[in-house]
Amino acid sequence: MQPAELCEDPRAMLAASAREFYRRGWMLGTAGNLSARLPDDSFWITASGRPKDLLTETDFVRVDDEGRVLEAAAMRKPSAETAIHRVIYRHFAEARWIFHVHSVEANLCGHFARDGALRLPPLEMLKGLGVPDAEPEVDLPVFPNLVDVAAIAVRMDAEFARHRPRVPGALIHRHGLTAWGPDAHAARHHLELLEYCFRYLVQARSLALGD
Ligand SMILES: CSCCC(=O)C(=O)COP(=O)(O)O
Ligand SMILES: [Zn+2]
Repeated sequence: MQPAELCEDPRAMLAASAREFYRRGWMLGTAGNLSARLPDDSFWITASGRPKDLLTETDFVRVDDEGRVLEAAAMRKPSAETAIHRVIYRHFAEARWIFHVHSVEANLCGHFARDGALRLPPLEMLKGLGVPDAEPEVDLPVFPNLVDVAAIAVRMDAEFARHRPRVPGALIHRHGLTAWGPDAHAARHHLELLEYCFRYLVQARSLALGD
């Protein structure tokens, strides 16, 4: 990946990120979507239904903060989950890059959630998510996977207005993780750290450990 600050047009970096996440098994079968916000609050987002290991410049659509298409190659539509990216950008000024992926572990961990929250394991790795506590008690918000994506976005909007999550991520049950950050590297780190927590939780459960 090239340094984010050298990257005024984020599409090459988004495509490289998608290839990496595809290789890691997190974007199989066209799953997932990635976006990056520009200074005018418009954002480039992956076009809907494209294979994430093969993205080219024409596989991105630029939309404004209301989701209206500003630039798109012929036949390309913005991700079906653009409304979720809009909610995140609206609530978190520091969010400039958003990565949404579908891993097996994320989908298993949704089953461990209680009352719309997944308790993260109290690991040193949480420092990378901005949690310096010695004995962290941190919850990741978990949302139901509704057929109507706009309805998921409405739930996220209400929850983020009620309570700001301590970590830059959210899980949709039986669907996947979305993580964000101020640049591509930070968003990737946040995604990796949360996926690490998911792997840890799945393995801890299979070993019948406490957390
Ligand atoms: C096979 S993935 C189903 C849709 C989805 O959850 C996703 O992340 C990809 O949707 P998009 O419209 O962004 O391609
Ligand atoms: Zn998805």
